[in-house]
Formats: sequence, C-alpha cells, structure tokens
Amino acid sequence: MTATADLLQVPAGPLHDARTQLRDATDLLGYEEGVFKMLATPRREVTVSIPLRRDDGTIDLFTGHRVQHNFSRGPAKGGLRYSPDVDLDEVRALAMWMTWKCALLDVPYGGAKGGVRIDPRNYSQAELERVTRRYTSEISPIIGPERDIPAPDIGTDERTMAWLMDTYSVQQGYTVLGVTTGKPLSLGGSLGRSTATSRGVVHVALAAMESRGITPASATAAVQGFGKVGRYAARFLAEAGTRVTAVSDQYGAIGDPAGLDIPALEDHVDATGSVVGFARSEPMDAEELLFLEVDLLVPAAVEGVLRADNADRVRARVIVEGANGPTTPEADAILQAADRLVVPDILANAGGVIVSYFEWVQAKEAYWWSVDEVESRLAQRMTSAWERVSEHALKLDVPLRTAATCLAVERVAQAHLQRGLYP
Ligand SMILES: NC(=O)C1=CN([C@@H]2O[C@H](COP(=O)(O)OP(=O)(O)OC[C@H]3O[C@@H](n4cnc5c(N)ncnc54)[C@H](OP(=O)(O)O)[C@@H]3O)[C@@H](O)[C@H]2O)C=CC1
Ligand SMILES: O=C(O)CCC(=O)C(=O)O
Repeated sequence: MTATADLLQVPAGPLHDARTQLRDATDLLGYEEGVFKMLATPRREVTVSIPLRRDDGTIDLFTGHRVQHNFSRGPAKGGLRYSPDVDLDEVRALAMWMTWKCALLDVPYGGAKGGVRIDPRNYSQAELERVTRRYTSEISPIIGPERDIPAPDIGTDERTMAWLMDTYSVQQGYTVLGVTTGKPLSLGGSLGRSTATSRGVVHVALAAMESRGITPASATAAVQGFGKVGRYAARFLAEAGTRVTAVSDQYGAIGDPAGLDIPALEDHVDATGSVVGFARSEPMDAEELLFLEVDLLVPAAVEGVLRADNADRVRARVIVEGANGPTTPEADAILQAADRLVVPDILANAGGVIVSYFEWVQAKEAYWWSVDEVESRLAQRMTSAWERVSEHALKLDVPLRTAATCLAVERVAQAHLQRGLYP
C-alpha cells in the first residue's frame, strides 16, 4: 500500500511541489487520506526508448515518457515537451497540473503530459521528425482523440504536432485530426491557438493588475522566456500600453527602462534566434530579471524559478504564471507574506488548452470557426475563471492558487464520486 508520507517524500522539484499543493487543497476540502493518494498518483505512465539514426549515420538513444494523470472528466490532455531537463517526476507533475487546469476551466478532459529528454537545438529537423515519429509509434496504443490528446509545450511546435498526427493516422489507416491539437492551420489547426496561451495570460494579467489598482498604460512588466508563451505575452502587453522593460531566453536577458520595442525585438529574434544582442536594449543578468521593480512579472519559461532562496527579492506587485510550476510552495508563502499577488499557472496559462479544446471540437464537427469566435470565447472563459477564482479566494481567505486548486480538485473528486470509482 502506498503511504501518504512516501508520496510527499519525493525529491525537491515539480512533483514535490504539485503534491504539496494537492495536499493543501485536500486538507482544506476535508477529504480523506485515500482521496489524496488517488489524486497524487498518475493513472497510467509509459516510458519508451527512442533510438535515432543521426544524419551522420551514428545512433543516439533517448528516453521519452507519457503520463496520464487522470481521466475522470474525459480524455487525458496535455503538451509534449522536448528538453534535456525532462524526467519522469517532472512529467508526472505537469500531468497533474493539466488535470487541475482542465477541471478549473471546465474543459471536458483529464490531464496528461509527455516529454522526451533531448535538447532540440542540437538536432536537425529531419532528426527531430524521426524522434517524433518513433515516440508517437511507441505511445500510440494509449493516445487518440478519445484517449489522450497531445499538444505543443517547451521545445515542440505545430510541426511536431503535424508529424505526430501523421504517424498516428498512418497506423490507423485514415486521417485522425483529433489526436493532437496545436496543429498547423492547413492540417486542422485552429485559428488563434498559437497565441491563445499568451492571450489568456494577458487577460488575467490585466484583470489582476486592475484588482490592485494598476492600469495597463501606467504599468511596467518583465517577461522571463521568449518562446511560444513569453513572446506573445510581451506583444499583447505592449499592445495594451504596458511598458515591457525586460525579457529573457536561455541565452540571457535584455532590458530598457523606457520599454522595449517588442515588434522590433520579434524581428531580431526571428533573425538571430535569441533576444540577446537586440540593438535597442542593454544586456542584463538573466536571474536579476525576476527581481526588477516592475508592476508585473510573467515567468514564462520553466519550473521552480521562484524559490525559498530568492522569493524575498521579488519586487513585482503582480506575478502571472505563464509557465507551469514556476513558483515553489515555499516561495508562495514568502510572496504571500510580502503581499505579492500570484496568479497561478492552472488559471493564468489555461488559454492554450481552452483553444486546444476548441480545435478538437472543430475537428469533431469538421467545421472551422472564425478567429473572432475563438478569441471571444477564450476571453469569456478566462475572465469568468478569473472572477470565480478570485471570489473563492476571498470567501475562503486563501491565496489564489489554493482557491483555484480547491475548485479544480473538488470537480475531479466529484467526477470520481459520481462515476462510483470510490464510495
Ligand atoms: N505552449 C503552450 O501553449 C503552453 C505552455 N505552457 C508553459 O509555458 C512555459 C513555456 O512554454 P513555451 O513558451 O511553449 O515553450 P517554448 O519552448 O516555446 O519557449 C520556452 C522559452 O523559455 C526559454 N527558456 C528555457 N529555459 C530557460 C531558462 N532557464 N531561463 C530563461 N528562459 C528559458 C526558452 O529560451 P530559448 O528561446 O533560448 O530556447 C524559450 O524562450 C512552459 O512552462 C510550458 O509548460 C503552459 C500552457 C500552454
Ligand atoms: O493545449 C494543450 O492541450 C495543453 C497545453 C499544455 O501543455 C499546458 O497547458 O500546459
């Protein structure tokens, strides 16, 4: 029998953080021990070996995972990550957060996540295609439009999803658009998906700033990460009139107290592959970006960047989690004591899975929505989720993360109860 203590005694890292957050929620909800154990443990995990014949003829071997945390409310759903830092515990945590995100936003899915331990920057497109096809073949018995639907995450993109969809479809003998989301528009992708996570981040960032009396036009912001989430978050914040004074990527950080010219910066990144070296900016220390005196901080890169050892240095009044798991529970407590408002990942970055859901629905209907339709439904869902979570936080007198996790966990537990999976 699994002991609760064992589930909480995993090494420091995302899984420890996710289980600690779950434990806080199940305690507050007054759930019995068994409910915590059930929800702390993934329903299914697959680990695969992926051999790759490199372009130079040598052979490399990678490890990949797909973790399906929960199916109680529908098929599992969640991104696929290519990163040298991928490990099974990280994927387990990310899968659990997907379950809460889908439940909180009431999209009819459980949670999953996948990962391959590879640095995609070191491989050609042809090599990445072979890795994706082999990984897809290996996990194909457990994915599908009614089972588990991958989408892009760190290091993957719409091209990866096209290869995944094609590999799965070839095995089935017909085109299965609904097996993934975040696909290219020409292959059943949805208008608005590529920018959806960032749009959602900015919807809640503006609402959160308003709740603290900060207007977008008077605000300053720093964004960590300039990939699929950070880049468009910076763009939409700038379009809302906010001065984005610093951004970063894996290569470093840049800043300009007067506000970076985001369209020009995007051109620079397209041309060079990094924010570093942008002419109209000063280089800065990448970690220092987290501690700038700004109104809004958007961590949009990786987990665990705000921790016990640095959270007391954060000066941003509002932190909106574009990334999954950027704040550890210890950092949460420090930020709460310092009256920083933290909008949790499962709310803040849910725009991506919302529009993934719209993409899946469109594939089922074989009927495509306009970008206005997609974006107005996205805005409506994000705004009402923000209102529900902030009201619940006020009612319970708890931080937004606790309120959001309680709402989500309650929904998932209810689904289990109603299905009769536990008495
Ligand atoms: N894509 C989506 O729809 C969603 C993504 N998320 C989450 O958002 C986060 C970012 O994902 P996404 O934008 O898709 O991924 P991308 O791979 O597109 O971008 C990641 C960005 O983070 C940068 N980065 C990576 N490591 C570091 C680091 N240690 N310090 C600073 N920057 C770093 C990368 O730098 P470089 O450009 O140099 O590689 C890149 O700019 C992840 O936590 C992901 O799980 C959440 C919901 C949906
Ligand atoms: O779009 C999706 O299905 C999942 C996106 C994702 O991985 C996430 O929200 O963390």
